Amino acid sequence: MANFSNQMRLSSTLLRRLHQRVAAAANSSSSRNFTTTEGHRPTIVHKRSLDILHDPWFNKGTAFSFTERDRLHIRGLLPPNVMSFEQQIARFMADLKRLEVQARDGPSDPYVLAKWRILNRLHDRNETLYYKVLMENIEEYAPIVYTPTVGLVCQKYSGLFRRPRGMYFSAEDRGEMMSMVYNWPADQVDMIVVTDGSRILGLGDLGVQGIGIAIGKLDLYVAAAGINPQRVLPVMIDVGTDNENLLKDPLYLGLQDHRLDGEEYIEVIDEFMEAVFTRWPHVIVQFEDFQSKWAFKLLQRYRNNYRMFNDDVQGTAGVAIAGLLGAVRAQGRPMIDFPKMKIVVAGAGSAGIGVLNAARKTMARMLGNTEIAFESARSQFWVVDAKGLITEARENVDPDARPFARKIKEIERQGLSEGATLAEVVREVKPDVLLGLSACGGLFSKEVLEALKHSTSTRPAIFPMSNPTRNAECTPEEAFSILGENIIFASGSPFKDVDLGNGHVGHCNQANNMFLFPGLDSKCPKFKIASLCSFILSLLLTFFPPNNIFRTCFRIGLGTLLSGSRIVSDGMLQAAAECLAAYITEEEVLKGIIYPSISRIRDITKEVAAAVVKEAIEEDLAEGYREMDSRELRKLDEAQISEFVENNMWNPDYPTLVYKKD
Ligand SMILES: NC(=O)c1ccc[n+]([C@@H]2O[C@H](COP(=O)([O-])OP(=O)(O)OC[C@H]3O[C@@H](n4cnc5c(N)ncnc54)[C@H](O)[C@@H]3O)[C@@H](O)[C@H]2O)c1
Ligand SMILES: O=C(O)C[C@H](O)C(=O)O
Ligand SMILES: [Mg+2]
Repeated sequence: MANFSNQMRLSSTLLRRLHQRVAAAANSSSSRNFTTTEGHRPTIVHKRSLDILHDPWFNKGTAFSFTERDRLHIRGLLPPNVMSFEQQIARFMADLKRLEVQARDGPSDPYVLAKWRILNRLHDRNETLYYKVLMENIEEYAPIVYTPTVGLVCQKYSGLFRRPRGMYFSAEDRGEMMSMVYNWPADQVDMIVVTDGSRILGLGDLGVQGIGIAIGKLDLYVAAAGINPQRVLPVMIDVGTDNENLLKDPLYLGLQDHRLDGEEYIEVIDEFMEAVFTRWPHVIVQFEDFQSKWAFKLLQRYRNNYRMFNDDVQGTAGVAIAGLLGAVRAQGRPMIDFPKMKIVVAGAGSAGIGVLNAARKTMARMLGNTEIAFESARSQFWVVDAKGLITEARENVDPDARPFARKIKEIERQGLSEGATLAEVVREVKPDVLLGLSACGGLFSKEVLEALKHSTSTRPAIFPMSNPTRNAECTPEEAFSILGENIIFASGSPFKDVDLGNGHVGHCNQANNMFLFPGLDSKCPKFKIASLCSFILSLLLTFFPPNNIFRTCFRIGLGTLLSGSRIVSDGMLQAAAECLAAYITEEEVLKGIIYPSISRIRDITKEVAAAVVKEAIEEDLAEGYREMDSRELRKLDEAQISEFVENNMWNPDYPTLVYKKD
């Protein structure tokens, strides 16, 4: 049955292609007088792969046919939909016109997109200069190459696409991936960010256009964690799209079929994983923006066999917990009060459930890590999704959300019922924290924020974590104006601090997994990220304030990579924590600053990575990295380790080039 539907799907694609070819042939016949002989004579080229795509004389971009793609070793280096010349021109013109239209619509959109285009052109021309610019202006340009602008870029990617970046594996490449993966020109890849485009930020299914998010995340790996840009690979797995607009758009660059599902879908992802780990056995694969339905399943499927993690489930959880602990501290309460926090979460998708699970575990550990503690921690959460408050009375409750469904008796006592609205829940529960991962812009309405005024907390925390900006559950202006200055505010996308008009400033923290994911890469095949997160938290809670936990998570990856440690040991984590213990001051926390600024990212990374390498050597875990084998590593003193780390963090400097014949 699967094969049959597969054949049907393939044949519909083939038919479409055939139509395109017939149309193209018809077009060319009108100009036959000019092209007959020239059109059939092949042009001999002496290059293949990216060289051909980067050569303006020979490049045809998305118009390379499949046979040519195979012949020239560029299969997988372009989006899968073969475009005709006419379609290419139409796509280019539509993009040009769209820019003009936007310029009339208002100043903000064309401004950020224009900045993105300029940066992107630099990225294509000169990577060294690009990363130098990005790193030196990280606060200004992270919001352009990453959230929120990257969302807009993904939405408009078919128009913005110029020079290909990364690899595309499509449903039509089944059976070919193992060989296609060798079309990538780099022999070494340390980090892959892969998406299937099914839930890009809060923007839904953007199909093949989701490649933009993988590119943006890897830009941060390079800029923040010093990963070599020649060793990163953004990947898009195109299994179709369920976005009706894209399915109808003649200029869409991806497969115009509905998404594969079930076994067929898993087979494609399995084949991809096998292919990349065969070519690059030490690579780390970050899953990004997969719809919740698959995010959890794939995580379970691969986490014990491959070096992989899911950023939206695991990275987000770590970042949120760090922020929540910061909020406890900012309320002037002892850390041990965290398990007493009443937390309302709006959104029960991959991100919301990831946060809930991690927060519950953290509370349980603080309460003694017993089953009773785990059970009692459950009652600190109220989860509201698109259908309202989730209770045990709900039919077909999502299995991942089930542990957080409120017991009917409990909620009746609280004057609530199944499906109660967010405003009702906030009004009755009077939570300490209101956290949004709903992708529903404006969800924290005036009514909801008014209800939060009755919070039993002296300083309620509001975390509208959905991205991009327009999906934020509320703006800082709305929160500070309704609730006053005595709140903690942390959003997923960046907002400017708010002038409160009384000489005070309402601080806007950015609670985004960008602070965590570069640190989660590890060289250990059996390494489990979720347990790492909970472990870090439980370990550090005992010794250090929450902001240091947050910083620790962020910087462990580079040290792990450079030590070549097969595991991330407790000692390595503790070493990182000790190194970080001196950051964010009490004074800052009391001002409502619970996440650090990203401007000093690289300096902090250097120090912590050195501490992690040192600990790995002491524990005899370090197997070395590149030419520095374990024996050599062991000979290094502290200063030499710091130097080793510094020397191995990629820096945007021009090397001297010399020519040598092959
Ligand atoms: N800040 C970060 O670091 C970070 C990390 C990951 C995800 N996110 C953001 O979180 C959002 C959700 O991501 P996801 O993967 O969980 O998405 P998802 O689509 O899997 O889940 C969305 C959830 O929100 C619920 N929802 C929808 N409308 C609602 C409403 N009106 N009231 C209450 N709940 C509602 C849905 O029922 C669902 O449970 C996205 O905007 C994403 O960008 C942010
Ligand atoms: O990409 C981001 O900005 C954070 C997160 O991964 C998301 O999906 O929203
Ligand atoms: Mg994401």
